[in-house]
Amino acid sequence: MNRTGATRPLRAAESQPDETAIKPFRRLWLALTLSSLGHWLSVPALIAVVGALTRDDDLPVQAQAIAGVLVLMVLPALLLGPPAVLLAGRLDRRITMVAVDGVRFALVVSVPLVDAVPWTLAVAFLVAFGTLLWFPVAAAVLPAVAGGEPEEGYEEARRSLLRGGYGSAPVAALLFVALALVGDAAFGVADRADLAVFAAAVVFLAAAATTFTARALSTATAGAAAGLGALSAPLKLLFQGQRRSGRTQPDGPPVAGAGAQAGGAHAAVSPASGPVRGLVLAGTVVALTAVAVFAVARLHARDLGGGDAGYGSILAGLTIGAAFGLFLGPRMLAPLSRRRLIGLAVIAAALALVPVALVQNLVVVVFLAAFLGLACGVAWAVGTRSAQDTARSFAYLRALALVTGLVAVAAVPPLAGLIGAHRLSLGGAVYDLGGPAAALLVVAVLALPAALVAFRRLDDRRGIPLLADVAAALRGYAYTPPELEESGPAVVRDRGVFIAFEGGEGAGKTTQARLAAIWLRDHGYDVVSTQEPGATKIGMRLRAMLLDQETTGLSARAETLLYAADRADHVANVIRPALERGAIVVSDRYVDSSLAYQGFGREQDVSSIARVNAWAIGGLLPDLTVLLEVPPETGLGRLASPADRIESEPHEFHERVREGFRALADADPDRYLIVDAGRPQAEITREIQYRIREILPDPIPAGTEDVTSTFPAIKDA
Ligand SMILES: Nc1ncnc2c1ncn2[C@@H]1O[C@H](COP(=O)(O)OP(=O)(O)O)[C@@H](O)[C@H]1O
Ligand SMILES: Cc1cn([C@H]2C[C@H](O)[C@@H](COP(=O)(O)OP(=O)(O)O)O2)c(=O)[nH]c1=O
Repeated sequence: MNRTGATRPLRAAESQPDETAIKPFRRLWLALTLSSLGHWLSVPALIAVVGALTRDDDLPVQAQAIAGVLVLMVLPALLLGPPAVLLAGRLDRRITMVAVDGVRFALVVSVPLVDAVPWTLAVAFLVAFGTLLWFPVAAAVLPAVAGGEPEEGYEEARRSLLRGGYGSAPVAALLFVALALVGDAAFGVADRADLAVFAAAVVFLAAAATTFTARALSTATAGAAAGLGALSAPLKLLFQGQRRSGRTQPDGPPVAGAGAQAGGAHAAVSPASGPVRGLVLAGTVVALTAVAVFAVARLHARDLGGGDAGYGSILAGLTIGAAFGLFLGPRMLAPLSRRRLIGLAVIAAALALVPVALVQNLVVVVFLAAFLGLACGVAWAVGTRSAQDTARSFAYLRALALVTGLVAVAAVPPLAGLIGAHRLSLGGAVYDLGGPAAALLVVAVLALPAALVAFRRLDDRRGIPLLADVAAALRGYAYTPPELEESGPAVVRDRGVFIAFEGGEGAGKTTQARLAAIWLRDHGYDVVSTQEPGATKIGMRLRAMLLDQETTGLSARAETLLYAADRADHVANVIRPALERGAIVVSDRYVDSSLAYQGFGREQDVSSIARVNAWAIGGLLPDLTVLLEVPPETGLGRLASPADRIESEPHEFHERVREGFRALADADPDRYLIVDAGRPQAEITREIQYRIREILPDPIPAGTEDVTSTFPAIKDA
């Protein structure tokens, strides 16, 4: 099939990473991951230190000390982003990285030696400021070590760095638990976090050693004399997640102790429209609930009879849950409206606060914290993606989360101290409500209404019952209310048969559709071979617009409607007339392509796309859809011609498309033939012919044939 837009270099040339660039990148990755691990380990370690130092004080004093550490660790990211970028731009990059981690090693080691609250607070601030310096430097080095242009290789490298940076948070929490248990068992130093503090220091030292021995990081940057220009663009990429296509890729967790840029608050989210306000509220709920638990975890764990290990376990639950949520969110309940999913997730997070506060069993609380983290992760991952639909950037959401996080760390522990412990007697039984638990309940009381309002504002399926919608999504398809199922004129079909070929790029659709058409013609059938997009005159113009690499900034909805317009024209002028005269129509792609690409691929609400298309095609569905299944890398590897606009999408896009096709076929097995298209062509052809035979009419005009013919009758869709 001819393709449009041919000015891009071949994909093969692009995806081959520069061999020499890989090693420095690994070094950078390792150094950043270690450095972040040090940061994330310092958080509970320093909190445990001030906790131990204030052990004999009243709850309010303890709470204030803990709040102090947390505030000082968030503050740099909020206030000092731009100066840090400036400063980092003036220094030699490798030396900066080595120095930052070397100094942090010395600072952290000094904490147990000095053993005083004010010094611990100062170290907390300086450790966080170090992280703030590290990130812009890493961002500046990245283009050189990731092999050049901000294309796919660069993008992958950037995400890999982010994964290392944030992924080390749960690892740090687990390490903290292990060290607390060892400290407790081996040295009887329960409640003295010295071991964790020294471990954090050692990790910083290891990070410094890693960058020190990586000379390539210096040489790699020597040429990047464009200075701040070169420094701030990747910075934006790292922290605002801007992608060259204009659609953004959020990866970061909501509370970026490390370096989210408050300067990003200029972004284009104007909280004017309902859905945007819903998104903003959802972001606030995520930050508020997760950070509240984070902030009172140590005090709460102690109320529940746990020491530092218990504290670390709550943090581990929360961060591991969040990591899963961030990963699973975009894949979760694919047929469900994304906005409904965000709303449900924030409601779940707000509700989860109540048992986290009330249940008096540490193990259960750890699991509840994990659930809360999961809900927050899902809401964040899906929410930041959908911010791309309603706004150009989600940097606003990040800045908002950071500010909310700061308010939460500053307010929730002191609130716990203020309320204090209470003994409630409930009809004979007594219940001890600790200060931290009560503070979490207050947060729940604030968060729950906010979450409900967020759900209402975000809901793009009003009037469609939530339970039915979720139940259908759990079973893998999008719920369509009965009254919407048939849109447009009733299917008028005389005797024709309609067969569609679907699948990802290079699956062999064109090849197999052509072979099937030849085979059918050989057997005397009137066959119309056609394809989407671009089977009609108008369709060809739409195809050019849709596939041309020059087409940039086309919104996902406009793209959906253009494909649907092409399809409406295709049905009206080609498919329906052919079927009415009794022909067999073989189409290379049809409506499932839009559900898979524009729905699953672009992560839009699949049921809305189904509705638009149901109207466009007047309910005309194929009698048989042959789904050619092949991993994206195999299919894309088969293509020789230059990539078009859709083929150039990243690997995950094509993976989602594949999963989407699969879900559609699984939901209606009678109408699909799923073929493993990785096999030799002839084998596939035979399998398809075998299945097509089952739905063929007799080639001799009906009426001259006995009604008891062994050929099955044609079914209406
Ligand atoms: N089963 C197969 N095994 C290996 N290569 C195949 C197979 N089927 C098709 N091809 C080759 O893969 C390339 C893409 O096939 P094509 O039918 O155009 O895929 P699609 O229309 O799905 O993009 C062509 O060069 C074709 O010859
Ligand atoms: C029909 C259809 C195609 N597409 C995309 C998939 C393909 O990348 C492109 C069609 O290009 P085409 O050259 O026909 O690709 P193939 O040979 O793989 O069929 O348009 C959609 O995204 N949505 C749709 O509804």
